[in-house]
Amino acid sequence: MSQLRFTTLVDAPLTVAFDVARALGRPWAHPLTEVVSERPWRDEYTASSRGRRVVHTRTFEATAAGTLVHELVDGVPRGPLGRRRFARAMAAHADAHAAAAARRALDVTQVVGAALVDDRRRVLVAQRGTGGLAGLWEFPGGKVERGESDLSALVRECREELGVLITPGSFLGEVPLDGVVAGGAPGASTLRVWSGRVTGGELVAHEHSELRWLPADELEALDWIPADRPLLPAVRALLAAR
Ligand SMILES: Nc1nc2c([nH]c(=O)n2[C@H]2C[C@H](O)[C@@H](COP(=O)(O)OP(=O)(O)OP(=O)(O)O)O2)c(=O)[nH]1
Repeated sequence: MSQLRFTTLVDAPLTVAFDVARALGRPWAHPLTEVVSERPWRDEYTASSRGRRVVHTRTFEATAAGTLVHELVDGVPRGPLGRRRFARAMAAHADAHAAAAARRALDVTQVVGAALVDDRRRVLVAQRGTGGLAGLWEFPGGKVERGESDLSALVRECREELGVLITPGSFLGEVPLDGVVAGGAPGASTLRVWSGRVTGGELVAHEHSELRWLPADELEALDWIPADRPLLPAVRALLAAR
């Protein structure tokens, strides 16, 4: 028996890529047994057929360009015929998944955030002034409008909220948001965060009650919107690397 590996880029947020993949099932006709499901990061199934056991593992990785789906199929029959049959089934399945996920992604409320850093290894954090999350801290940003790219939205939101021009940098990560943003189940909205630098203008809190530049060791103690906490290790690593 041998292994097959595939990686597909899906133009959809992490949770959408995961949910659609699970709704589509697997490219095998045999009954499946779930071994692991960690939404939206990873799942693993096994299938048995004629005494052969196939293990299919998928991991989902958020990137700036969309979600990378890494698939490993263990237990593929040796020999060109068996491998070719499995590879064809996998490729057709991956295409169907990418198309369905991209369609579903159109319904997602995408929020983008900027971890703006300065030359003193500090990041800008902002306190929400109104609404149900008032008093909690977040990354400046907001909702992506229809037809707008994530990065255009990031630049626009920073101009509107902070009065500054920013240059986006590296992609830091993505987290599913719960129903507070757009209603619906977790995954109906997601938050994607980039690093960035202020390259023009004067910082003014147009919409937040307070702005602060904080070093890495003061981030943990802040009263964050809970959804943002999983992003803090990436922000700390960013500050440490500067
Ligand atoms: N900007 C931002 N929003 C976040 C973060 N974490 C998080 O859960 N959210 C949620 C809070 C809000 O429900 C939603 C963003 O909505 P928003 O009100 O800031 O968006 P917006 O500026 O486009 O506002 P609006 O035009 O819809 O009123 O995302 C974060 O770090 N930054």
